[in-house]
Amino acid sequence: MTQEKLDGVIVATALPYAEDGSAPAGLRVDLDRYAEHCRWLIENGCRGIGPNGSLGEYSSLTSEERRAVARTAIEAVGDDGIVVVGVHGVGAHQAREWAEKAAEDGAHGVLCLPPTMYRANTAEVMHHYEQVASVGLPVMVYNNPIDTKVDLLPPVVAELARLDNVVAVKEFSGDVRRVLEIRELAPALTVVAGADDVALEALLMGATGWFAGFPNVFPAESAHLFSLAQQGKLTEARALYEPLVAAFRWDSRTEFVQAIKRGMELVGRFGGPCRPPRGPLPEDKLAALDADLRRAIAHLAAHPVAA
Ligand SMILES: N[C@@H](CC=O)C(=O)O
Repeated sequence: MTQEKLDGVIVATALPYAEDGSAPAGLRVDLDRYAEHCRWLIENGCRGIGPNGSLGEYSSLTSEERRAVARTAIEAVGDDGIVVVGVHGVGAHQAREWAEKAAEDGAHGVLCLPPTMYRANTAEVMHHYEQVASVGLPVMVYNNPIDTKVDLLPPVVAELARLDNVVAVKEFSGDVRRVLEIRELAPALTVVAGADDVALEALLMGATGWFAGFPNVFPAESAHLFSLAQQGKLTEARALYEPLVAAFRWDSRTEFVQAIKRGMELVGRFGGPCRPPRGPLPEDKLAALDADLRRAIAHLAAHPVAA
């Protein structure tokens, strides 16, 4: 397979469930609906699909379910885009095994968090990524200090970039000054905006990808925003982006999975419930979320992007 660049709009996909008493927590992963969602995202201008991220509730899945989700995305996308599979694991051994499965299944790349259970030091982080990169697929490092407690600062990212097969970083710290710093320290690395609420800022500072949650809700608009930013059309990009940011901020909050599924429902897609430990949002949170989502939806209805 030709090696594809891990850039453009890549959607950290949400996962649909169907009620099923025999499945864990009474919720069966609905692979047919998931395949349809992956295809809809690609048809609406997104370049790639990211199954088994935290938005995809990978930690609530059985191993069989997790592999089936990755395979479903790969099959659904076919030759029309790229699939970057989440291979997060508590340790290097698990992450490497998931990367091996992703390679067997035909993924274009893998997204990998540092060790997830404790504050690993730099040598341990290096070992973790050496193991994953040794599988041979292009690796996107995932800096998500909110989820992992390990903050991969730009000098560490640059050190990781020296490993064979480490080609990109999804930067989710929210500190956009890092985009330029990483580009300075590791010019060959693809920097990807990892959080929706600083996506435009990161793209303007040289990120060439956007890999996050809200493109599940607004794929065509996200693809259009990405294109405006890449063309340097700042006035148009800001006019599209700024009214969406209040909604986009939910992507960086604890309730991001419920928030994005709710957004999908408000635009007429299926969102549905989450597997435990995530439960329904309390009423006050839901009301605040709905207000932000409805403002974003109204803005886009008043300013539709060309198909
Ligand atoms: N943190 C999420 C994506 C958010 O933007 C994930 O990794 O799935």
